[in-house]
Amino acid sequence: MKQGTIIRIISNQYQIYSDGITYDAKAMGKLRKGVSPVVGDIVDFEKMDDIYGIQKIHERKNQLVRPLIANVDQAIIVMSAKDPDFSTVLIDRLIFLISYEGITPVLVITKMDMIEDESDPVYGYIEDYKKGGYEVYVNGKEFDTKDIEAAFKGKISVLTGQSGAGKSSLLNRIDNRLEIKTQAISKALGRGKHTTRHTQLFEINDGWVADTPGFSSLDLENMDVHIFAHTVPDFVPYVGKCKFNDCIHINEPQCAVLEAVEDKEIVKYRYDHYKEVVKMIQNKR
Ligand SMILES: Nc1nc2c(ncn2[C@@H]2O[C@H](COP(=O)(O)OP(=O)(O)OP(=O)(O)O)[C@@H](O)[C@H]2O)c(=O)[nH]1
Ligand SMILES: [Zn+2]
Repeated sequence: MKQGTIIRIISNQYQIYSDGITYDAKAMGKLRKGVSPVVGDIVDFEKMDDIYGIQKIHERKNQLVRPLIANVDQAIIVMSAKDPDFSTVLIDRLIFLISYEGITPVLVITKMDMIEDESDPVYGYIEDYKKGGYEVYVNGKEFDTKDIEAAFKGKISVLTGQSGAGKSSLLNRIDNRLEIKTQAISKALGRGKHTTRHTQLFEINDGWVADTPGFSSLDLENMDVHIFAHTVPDFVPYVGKCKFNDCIHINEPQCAVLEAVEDKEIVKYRYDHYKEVVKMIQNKR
């Protein structure tokens, strides 16, 4: 029995990558009744008569619906320093969604070549995110991508970020063989909400990146407020320390998160972004 990762699905044919080789496989009948394999699944498979057969899907550590993909390690938030404008609101909303799904957010700030001097507020924001414990990379035209490439290694990544942020350009700067997927990346977000389309994984520095961007801040208000209150990365060091276990850090007494904001250990504007989303969730009910 071999073990591998599903990297592509074409109708009912699965492509599995295992130890440097790509195999074509089909799902065995006993699997189909239960869960269907999705891209990112780790599976056990073996040679049948004329094709390989998937015998077992390993337990998923997470699963996204759009794009349909499992076991995502990190979501790379691509944000331009300029054009479209840098937005901490958008970054934070994406961080909230990504962390809620059990995925690690990573920041790449693009178009840094368009920033004229060190006094630009973008630099201050970058420092805030680094201080919050996030992995942050800066990039731009003619910039080296070595550090970002290293971040892909051994992981399954999904890109996210608004239209025009530079997602396709970034991937092409890393590896211009990825050219094919730039179109896919652009079109995918524009597709209807209910269109199901299988995503594909492309190899990038011994890691995998999905050809379809994920996460839409429209999904924020469907979050469960209590899970949300416990998954914001900046709050994680404090959540166990609030007086109430189900504290959502809004106006509860002896809230460790509110105290950390007061003590400036958590940056105020980032806490405010959290509060706005809590309101959105509560207003929806
Ligand atoms: N100056 C500068 N321009 C960039 C950079 N990255 C991207 N651009 C430009 O920004 C525009 C949008 O870049 P794309 O890579 O298409 O952005 P995207 O995020 O893939 O956009 P969608 O496909 O709409 O989701 C293009 O005109 C790029 O040439 C950069 O680092 N520096
Ligand atoms: Zn609290």
